[in-house]
Amino acid sequence: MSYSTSSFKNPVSVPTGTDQRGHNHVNSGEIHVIFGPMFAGKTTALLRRINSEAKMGRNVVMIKSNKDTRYAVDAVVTHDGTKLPCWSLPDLSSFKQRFGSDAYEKVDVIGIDEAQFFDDLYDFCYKATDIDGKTVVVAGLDGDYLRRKFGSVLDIIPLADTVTKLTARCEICGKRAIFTLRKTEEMQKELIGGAAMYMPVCRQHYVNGKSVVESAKKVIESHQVQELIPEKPLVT
Ligand SMILES: Nc1ncnc2c1ncn2[C@@H]1O[C@H](COP(=O)(O)OP(=O)(O)O)[C@@H](O)[C@H]1O
Ligand SMILES: Cc1cn([C@H]2C[C@H](O)[C@@H](COP(=O)(O)O)O2)c(=O)[nH]c1=O
Repeated sequence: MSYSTSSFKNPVSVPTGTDQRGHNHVNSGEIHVIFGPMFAGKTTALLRRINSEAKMGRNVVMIKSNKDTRYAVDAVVTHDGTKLPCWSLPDLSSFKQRFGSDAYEKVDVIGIDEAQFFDDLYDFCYKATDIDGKTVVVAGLDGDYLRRKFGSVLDIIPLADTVTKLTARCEICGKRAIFTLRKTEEMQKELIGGAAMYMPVCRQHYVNGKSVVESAKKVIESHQVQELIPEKPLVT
């Protein structure tokens, strides 16, 4: 779903050359990356940017990963309920075809939320900007709950015009939060959830919080082992 506030036409539609990969390209677009932990206001910043672009008369469209349907299937929604209609997709490469070539031509600004879930983020961003002249605003997690790189969000930094790392408030002490702590025991990288599963924390409480979670796990594991050991030896 795209929404537009005017019939503004994209001024960047005249091919101006061929790049090193042999693609024809138009005047270059822009990439703006917003990342940080959960609850930092990434989606809020993305929606604000897309709304202001729309108010300036540019054709905008929003995309999010179809892995995350916590608040809505066809809308990007912030943790405090602000929303905007979007395309919910499994990957970015299918966007042009689903949206339609004519509609794609007319779009000026593409917003992408939950970017960590798109494996084809780099290729999409590079083509949309260098070749098609779009402005792409990307919001996503830079790191997972283990503070490891999440998806391709960090890979597009060399392509970006601007990069903004947002911070949240540590849920334990109220200081600046730069990490996301998982409160549950699941270990897989991708685990959709909100405040019941995750909390934003500062460095100190990430380290402490992790050790609390780890000790709790050890206690649980030792209970499970003891349950497997019979109280009295079996007499044969
Ligand atoms: N621990 C929390 N639990 C639920 N909501 C929170 C929490 N911390 C902040 N928020 C709310 O979430 C808003 C940010 O939401 P959002 O833009 O969706 O963040 P992000 O996309 O970075 O996860 C904040 O302005 C605040 O109102
Ligand atoms: C840290 C972490 C998060 N996720 C998931 C949890 C949420 O569904 C999204 C992040 O949403 P937000 O808009 O940034 O609040 O990502 C995950 O799958 N794995 C993780 O390690």
